[in-house]
Amino acid sequence: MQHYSEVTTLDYLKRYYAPASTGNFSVGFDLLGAAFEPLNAELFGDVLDILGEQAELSLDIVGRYVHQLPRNSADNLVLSCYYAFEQKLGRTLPRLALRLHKNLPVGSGLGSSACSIVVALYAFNDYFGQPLSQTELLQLMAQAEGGVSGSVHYDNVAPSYLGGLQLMLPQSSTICRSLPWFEHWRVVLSYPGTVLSTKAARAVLPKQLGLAHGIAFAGMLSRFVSAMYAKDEADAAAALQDLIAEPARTVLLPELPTLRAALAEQGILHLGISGAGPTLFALCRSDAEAQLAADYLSRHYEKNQDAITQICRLSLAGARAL
Ligand SMILES: Nc1ncnc2c1ncn2[C@@H]1O[C@H](COP(=O)(O)OP(=O)(O)OP(=O)(O)O)[C@@H](O)[C@H]1O
Ligand SMILES: N[C@@H](CCO)C(=O)O
Repeated sequence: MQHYSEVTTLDYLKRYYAPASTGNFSVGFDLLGAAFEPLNAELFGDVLDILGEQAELSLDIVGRYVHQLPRNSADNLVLSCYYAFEQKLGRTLPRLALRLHKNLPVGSGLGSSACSIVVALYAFNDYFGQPLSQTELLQLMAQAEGGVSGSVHYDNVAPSYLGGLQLMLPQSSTICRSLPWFEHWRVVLSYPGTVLSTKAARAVLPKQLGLAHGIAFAGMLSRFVSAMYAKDEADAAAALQDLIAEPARTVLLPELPTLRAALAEQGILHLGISGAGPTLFALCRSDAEAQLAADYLSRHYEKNQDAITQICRLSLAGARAL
């Protein structure tokens, strides 16, 4: 079952891609998330190749971050997604030869597990003739993500699958809706190269919120959503305040306050935690500002050879066949 060879030949039947995503987007803990792709057109997200059908299911894994994954490919989310998909359909499916290009670092805050889950389930559904609806597929993606992080949250799987800036709609059959975005906004994603598991970053969260705190959180998220619809950029940026996760997680990301102050001095709109961290995202108003933020974060936040800083735009397309 496990093949970790560096296969590079383009011998696939079908190739699929899902983009990186930033959960929370500071103001919407577990309720807001956005998909991003680099301006330089690099594929900053996982790619899954379907190589063909065969007697047994198999998975090759290649790519920059293959070394951060479990050694045994049987433990890979791509294969657990295949079985979950088969179980959901209630029938046995032909076995596939698969190849995952692991382009996103694991435990990074870039929605790495969500990205593999989304690309895999999107691929299986497409390859087998789209038996599941968009909603069924999204629910299956969220269940798989919940199995990894310890709780079901849609803020990575929804944007990575559907693209854009997605607001989750609790208890609605719609699940999530796309919000407006400022086309000139750029987001710099800076991953320092160190791993922080989502489970560990969720373990430090408060178990309860007081009434005033709950109202402040709901109010700030409402302010952000309303400002986006009103096209009030300054108010939207001012509302990017994380009142739930950041106060508890700053201990895990001690550089954040200093980096934020330095970037604010240079006119950058906002610096926040991407998902559960340690990736940080800088919100910028132009390519020039984004370049400045990227240079600064590369110099002051990257810690080792796994680190990466990317200047991105919103990914409107989300998951797709390439
Ligand atoms: N294809 C895969 N991609 C990512 N993680 C995988 C994959 N297959 C198995 N895993 C395991 O799933 C877990 C993912 O952990 P975690 O949710 O903390 O990472 P993450 O999704 O990268 O985090 P984040 O959402 O903050 O980017 C790890 O234990 C990892 O080994
Ligand atoms: N909303 C999730 C995102 C994880 O990437 C969290 O902050 O724990």
